[in-house]
Amino acid sequence: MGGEGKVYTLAQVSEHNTSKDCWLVIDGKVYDVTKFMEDHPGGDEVLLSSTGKDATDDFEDVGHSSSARAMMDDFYVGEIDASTIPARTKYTPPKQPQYNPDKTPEFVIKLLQFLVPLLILGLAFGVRFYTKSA
Ligand code: HEM
Repeated sequence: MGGEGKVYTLAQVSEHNTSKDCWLVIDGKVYDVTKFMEDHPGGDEVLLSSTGKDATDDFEDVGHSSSARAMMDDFYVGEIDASTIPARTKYTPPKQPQYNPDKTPEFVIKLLQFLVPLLILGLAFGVRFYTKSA
């Protein structure tokens, strides 16, 4: 098998996405795992779900053994044209809902919460002072 290093586009590899004809892209290389579908310890379903894309992350996430990696040579059919693989979809955090940029109301409330009791206290003293001297 293989070794000729033919270069495939992702579109070409993606055509092989059935249990009777299954190609994978792992680490820049293209593998025809059709004959391996039934023997794969992880099952054929996961292999199928990894078709049509760069399956490197899927493959690595499982933590495949070195013997698993050694088996890959048997399925090698060529290289992937890296420019046909869409750029890694990177996580963009959801936009924060517009956080009130004008902090004034919040600030005024805090100020009032502080001032109003003082005002009442002052008033009480004032009243007491005036009623006493009257
Ligand atoms: C040419 C490609 C692949 C080969 C040669 C391969 C080979 C193997 C081998 C030998 C095992 C047994 C455990 C080990 O030795 O690490 C295994 C397990 C497994 N593989 Fe793969 N694999 C390939 C691709 C994939 C891909 C693309 C996936 C997608 C997620 C996958 C998912 C799994 C899972 C989930 C297990 C664990 C099964 C279990 O422990 O119950 N494999 N594979």
